[in-house]
Amino acid sequence: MAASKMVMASLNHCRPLTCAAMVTTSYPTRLVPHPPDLIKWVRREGGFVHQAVKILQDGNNGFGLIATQAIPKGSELIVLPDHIPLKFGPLELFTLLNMSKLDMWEHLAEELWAMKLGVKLLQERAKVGSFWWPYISNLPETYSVPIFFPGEDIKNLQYAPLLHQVNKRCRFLLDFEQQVKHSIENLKPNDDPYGGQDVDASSLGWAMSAVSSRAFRLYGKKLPNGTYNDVPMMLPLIDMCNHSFNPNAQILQEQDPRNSKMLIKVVAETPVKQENPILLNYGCLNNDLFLLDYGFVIPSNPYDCIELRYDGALLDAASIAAGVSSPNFSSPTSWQQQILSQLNLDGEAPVLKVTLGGQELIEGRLLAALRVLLTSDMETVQKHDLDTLKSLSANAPLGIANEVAAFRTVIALCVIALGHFPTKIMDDESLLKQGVSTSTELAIQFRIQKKSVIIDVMRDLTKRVKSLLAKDMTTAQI
Ligand SMILES: C[S@@+](CC[C@H](N)C(=O)[O-])C[C@H]1O[C@@H](n2cnc3c(N)ncnc32)[C@H](O)[C@@H]1O
Repeated sequence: MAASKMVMASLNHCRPLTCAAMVTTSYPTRLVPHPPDLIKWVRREGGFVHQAVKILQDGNNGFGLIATQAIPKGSELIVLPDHIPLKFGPLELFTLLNMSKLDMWEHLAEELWAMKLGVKLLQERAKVGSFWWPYISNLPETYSVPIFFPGEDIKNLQYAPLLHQVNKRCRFLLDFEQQVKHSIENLKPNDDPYGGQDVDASSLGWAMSAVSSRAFRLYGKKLPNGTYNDVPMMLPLIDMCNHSFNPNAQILQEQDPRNSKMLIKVVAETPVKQENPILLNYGCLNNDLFLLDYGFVIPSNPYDCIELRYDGALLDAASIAAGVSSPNFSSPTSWQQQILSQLNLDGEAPVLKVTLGGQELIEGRLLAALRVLLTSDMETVQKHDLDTLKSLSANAPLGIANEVAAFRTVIALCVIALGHFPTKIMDDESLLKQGVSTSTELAIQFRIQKKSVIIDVMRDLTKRVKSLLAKDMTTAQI
């Protein structure tokens, strides 16, 4: 939203030695022009690939795996033995980075986990004769993730939470470049884990994006307590599968009876028709994560949502705009405040980020806060537990008037949120028709989807208000 006020960081201005800045077509070129045949390599290494599985271009989704003939449900499509996935073990980290010199390594935020495996990938990419070269050479040369967008297209996203994430990643990569450079500055050429190649924010960004868009988090080693740790790994060939929320394949892990190591399999979850792509579900993610990590946006994504900050003054303004008389979001009574603390919307370390849209429509914590703050009837509130107050399917637990006021407040919040976007969906659509670059198109598609989420929430709540009012009228007439 306040895009113009933010300082834009982008890796687009960096001229990497090892990576082009931004994808320009739907079919990103690979690291080398004619990479080795990945399917043959997997088979040579003891893996299995179903004879009807081939790598082909999959519409606008880049390359994908396609079934060249019908495959029955339950068939094994790919099996990878334990030595094929690219992963790191805890001890390897130390040697990978000369960690004592990289003080920020330990502090890498969870969402930047991809960089850890990315460092390993970059080192394997630089290593002459790497075991994984047949895989690495098949990786895309560029990624359409926003860290590589020109500054103008980062602004074109028009959505502050994503701008914040993009900035955070770009700043991290620029800092990390310095740290990595520092960690290798006094090494003898033979000890340089990057084979003497320049490592800069762009090549680190390439590696982070390769990992975030292709790695899977699977079971690693068995822990003494019998559970397994969760290890991100790159799965050659399996990572040629594109995404769908209605996948026809899934990944399974099994112990190899020959050596008790892990086998990773892709199995047909449904029958696969001839010429159909083999699709996995990357996760029930919102478009922020799809764009940040994978570089694409899903239209009408049922998991897409918008983030808002729980803010008493904003809620008062929304409530007044919705015609609710004297709301007291900025000055809750002490019993209301207690409930806000239980909802973690008040107190010492409140989590003020709340969401609209997605599976919940109104995040439960926000809905409960609205219901509770829009009533003065403490006794009725106390008759319900927190889960009921948070649930949209609970039938107006504090009465119809209260429910209508809560929904109208959210509708007004939506109007305010829509007003923060500098353009309307119609403007966006006509820009798309004019023909724009890949990054501009992605940014515009992203913001269209965010606005659509808001409009869908408003539509849904307006219907609910109408039906509540109709119910109220019927009750009054009886
Ligand atoms: C795990 S890789 C899949 C193989 C990839 N298409 C390739 O050419 O190497 C994930 C990438 O594929 C593309 N992709 C996968 N599913 C997609 C979808 N449903 N829509 C658009 N792009 C998709 C995105 O570029 C994503 O970052």
